[in-house]
Amino acid sequence: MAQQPASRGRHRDPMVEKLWELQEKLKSIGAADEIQKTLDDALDLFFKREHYCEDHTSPASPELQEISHMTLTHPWDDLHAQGKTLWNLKPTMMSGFLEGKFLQFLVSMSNAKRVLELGMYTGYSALACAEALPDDGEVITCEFDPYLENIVKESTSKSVHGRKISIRIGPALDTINKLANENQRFDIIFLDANSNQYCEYYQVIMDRDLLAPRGTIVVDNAFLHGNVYCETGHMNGEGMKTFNENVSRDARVTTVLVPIRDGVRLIRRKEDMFAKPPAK
Ligand SMILES: C[S@@+](CC[C@H](N)C(=O)[O-])C[C@H]1O[C@@H](n2cnc3c(N)ncnc32)[C@H](O)[C@@H]1O
Repeated sequence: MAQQPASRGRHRDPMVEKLWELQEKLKSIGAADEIQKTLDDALDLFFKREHYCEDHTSPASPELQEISHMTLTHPWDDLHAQGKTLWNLKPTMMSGFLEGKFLQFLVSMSNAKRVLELGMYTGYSALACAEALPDDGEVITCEFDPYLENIVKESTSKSVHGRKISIRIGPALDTINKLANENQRFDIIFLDANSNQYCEYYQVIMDRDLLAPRGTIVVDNAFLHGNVYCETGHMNGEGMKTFNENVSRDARVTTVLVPIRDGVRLIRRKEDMFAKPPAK
């Protein structure tokens, strides 16, 4: 039977969930073995492709691997039941290996010096970006849940790149408005927090010039587990859908949505992307 990879937190892909549903139904009606096996093979193919990508991607640093392990084994449910976390944080929230490496490529290829992250969680993406920044680079990462501050400080301090990370606890909207008041600019802005406020974040980023010239906005979970194209009516799905549509309509920018993990969208100002036609 097709298994999801045990080693990492996995996002929910609606197609896989449908196929699992079908697998149960076929079992319960006692469908022919041949049919059940074909479905098992189809599911295996999905995970094999992901494993193939992972097997052909350079390994993450030991410090990132440690964060990943800690995230997958942390007693999140108990902590929430004891009132120590504001909400029930889940390992599936972590961007993880493939996306972390993709972020590192973006940071490195764009010669970024300053990264702003909205949504820190256990710090995987913050440290992934920090590793790809030059020595004088900086990652400012915003997080709402104060519980996460100490565990991220502890795990990122084990890396020589940890000193590039500074954590801002509080609602991301307040933090980015403060950063805009201070005229701060960022080469990469990674949106990975609560998607119901992405439209507000985007407005501040674009209208208050938080994005440096030639900067890129990177949006995680652009599929929101399929809710943006499955018409589920899921509240966060609606937020992401509205955000996606707003960006597509925004004449100032050019954008691409890449089907990595739960969908990663890249957004840049048009003038930063396309050469001006030569004067006649
Ligand atoms: C998907 S996780 C971030 C994952 C992280 N970037 C990574 O790659 O591992 C989203 C995080 O955003 C935080 N968050 C949710 N709403 C927020 C808000 N309004 N302001 C700041 N952080 C928020 C959550 O507590 C959670 O830790």
